[in-house]
Amino acid sequence: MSAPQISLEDVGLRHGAHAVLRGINLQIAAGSRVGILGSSGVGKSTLLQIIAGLVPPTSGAVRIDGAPTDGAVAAATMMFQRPALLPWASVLDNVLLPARLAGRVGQSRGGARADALRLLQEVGLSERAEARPHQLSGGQQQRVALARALASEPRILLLDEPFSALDPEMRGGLRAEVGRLARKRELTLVVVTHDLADVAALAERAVILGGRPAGIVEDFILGSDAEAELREGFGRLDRRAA
Ligand SMILES: Nc1ncnc2c1ncn2[C@@H]1O[C@H](COP(=O)(O)OP(=O)(O)OP(=O)(O)O)[C@@H](O)[C@H]1O
Repeated sequence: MSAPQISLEDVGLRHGAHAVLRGINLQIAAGSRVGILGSSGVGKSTLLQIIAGLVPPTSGAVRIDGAPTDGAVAAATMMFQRPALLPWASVLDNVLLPARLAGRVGQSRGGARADALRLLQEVGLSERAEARPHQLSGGQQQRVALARALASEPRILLLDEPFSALDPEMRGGLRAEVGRLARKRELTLVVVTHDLADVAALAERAVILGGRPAGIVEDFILGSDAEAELREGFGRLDRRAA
């Protein structure tokens, strides 16, 4: 097997006296898709932020492509529950934001603009390029956030409850879209969620966090009936705890 793209070795995290995570060993191969599950407050978002390089662990090591992380991981981008779009900027300018921050948008905006329009087309919003975010539905706003996330050309897409603010219909549509675009680009995908259907649709491997401080209590490959396998995984935990 090739070296993992994301590697956490004996990672722990404390907030003062509060130990949140302990002994996390997690290896994720390039192009694979992992769902991270666990009860509320167990430390799922914290783990994702550690992978993104946004929160340094208090112990252990995090490596991306074999190199220790030092600040935000350039190869990774994150999508959150809320799209966090700039309200005064058009949809197109929101998607252009990563290029602008990277200094890739010149006076003409030519190449970056064409790329951003192509991304909007991919998420089905090319006709809304000049709209402001408040003129779009919640699902459409998340599609803009997805296009913006992809605009930075990440190799790793980190999703933190990206669909939980959406109604069930939009949720299903956006979930399918994220899966399609991630597979097309062969992105490594790590999704933190409460929803087993998110993991079943997007991931091929499930990691469940549990305990206080939390560690990995289940880590398994999903088969053809992923939702049932996930329920079984939680059932094993409940039986162990009883
Ligand atoms: N900046 C912080 N300072 C102190 N404690 C924090 C901080 N951030 C998170 N925590 C604590 O760390 C623990 C894990 O939080 P985290 O948000 O990672 O959990 P989670 O599993 O993602 O929860 P949820 O599913 O409810 O979003 C919680 O007990 C939380 O209160």
